[in-house]
Amino acid sequence: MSAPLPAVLHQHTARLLDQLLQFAHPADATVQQYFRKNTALGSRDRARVADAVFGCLRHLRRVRHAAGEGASADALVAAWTGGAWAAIDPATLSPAERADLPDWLMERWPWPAGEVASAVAEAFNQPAPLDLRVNIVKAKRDAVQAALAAAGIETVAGRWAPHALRVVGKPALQRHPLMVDGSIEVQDEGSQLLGQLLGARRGEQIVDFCAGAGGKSLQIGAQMRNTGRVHAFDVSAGRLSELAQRAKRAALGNVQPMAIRDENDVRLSRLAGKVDRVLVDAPCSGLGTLRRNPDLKWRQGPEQLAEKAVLQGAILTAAARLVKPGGVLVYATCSMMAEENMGVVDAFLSEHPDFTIEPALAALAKQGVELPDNGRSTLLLDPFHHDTDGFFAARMVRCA
Ligand SMILES: C[S@@+](CC[C@H](N)C(=O)[O-])C[C@H]1O[C@@H](n2cnc3c(N)ncnc32)[C@H](O)[C@@H]1O
Repeated sequence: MSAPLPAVLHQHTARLLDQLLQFAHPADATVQQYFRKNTALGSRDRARVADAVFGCLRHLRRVRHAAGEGASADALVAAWTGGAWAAIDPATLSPAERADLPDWLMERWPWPAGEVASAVAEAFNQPAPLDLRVNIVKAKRDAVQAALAAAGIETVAGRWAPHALRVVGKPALQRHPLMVDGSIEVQDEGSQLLGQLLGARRGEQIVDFCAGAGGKSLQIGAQMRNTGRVHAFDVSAGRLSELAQRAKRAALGNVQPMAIRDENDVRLSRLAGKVDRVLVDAPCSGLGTLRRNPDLKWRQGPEQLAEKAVLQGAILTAAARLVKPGGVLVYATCSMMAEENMGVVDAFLSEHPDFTIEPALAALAKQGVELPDNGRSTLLLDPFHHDTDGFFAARMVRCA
């Protein structure tokens, strides 16, 4: 929540906010760079400055409204820390202003206008908790929870995902021995559910087509108890660069990273029609991560969603070629926007009659994950209903 800041911290916050409002780079990168240059700020001060700038970004419409048209960064910070933004009479605001969303996003908000839509928006405007995934190859959830508690770190078992722990508060965890030895990984509970939806079994051939840093590849590798193979592909060699090391730490020899030129890389043809399960965790707007990256709603517009949908369709089509008859294809995003989700899946299914949708919640229930019925065949997670980041996933199967 907003709170007054000492004058020096107020100045730092205003200077940093001024840079952030240029939206030239992702906010977390700008914040890190600012702290690297301003070494006099201690860790507590940095936390207070970061909380204040992220608060302003989350609630920018109301903060701007309270500070007045064309207000300086200094005045915006004052409106935030003084709480003027929260005291505005809601009746004087449009629904998008009340929800601190840009108009284009409110118009496309996938929950029908009304109380639920507002509650979901409000939940996306809260800071995110820290979730861990227990690496079941190395440890059991109960034992990890007890070891963390002994070190003064309180956690609660995840609400849905069987290997998830939610950290209470903000303890420093990065150098904890369980993190260093690969027994735990940071992974949002919703993200864990996407990996779970793939349903990988021991000994299978799996492709994680957009593996990034490999968070889901490691989860899948552990789910297969270090058997079979997880081919972890990505166009970014940089993102994949630490995966081999992380897999080693996690005691996984079944995760094989490979940088690809693009989704049609010729080296993929050797796997055509041979893979048991393919996960496409597609590049997307990332709007499902607004709790962590509130700048994303101000840095994008409908044009970006349309551009992303073209790339997503191309990747899904290429990835589908690898699925063997009877195999599973999961298309997922960290976005709740229909254009990037059902829009892409519907277009794909209309051109690929050999694939059909399998109800996602039923597939998860078979693995012991019981989510409330959402009236859809796909998975749509959000921070209000599920207390996770926003995610979408469709599970498809190729006719045998
Ligand atoms: C949502 S991220 C993946 C996150 C990752 N699965 C994880 O769990 O950490 C999407 C990834 O898609 C990759 N990507 C973008 N275009 C691609 C393409 N044409 N083929 C394969 N991967 C691509 C990006 O480099 C990015 O790492």
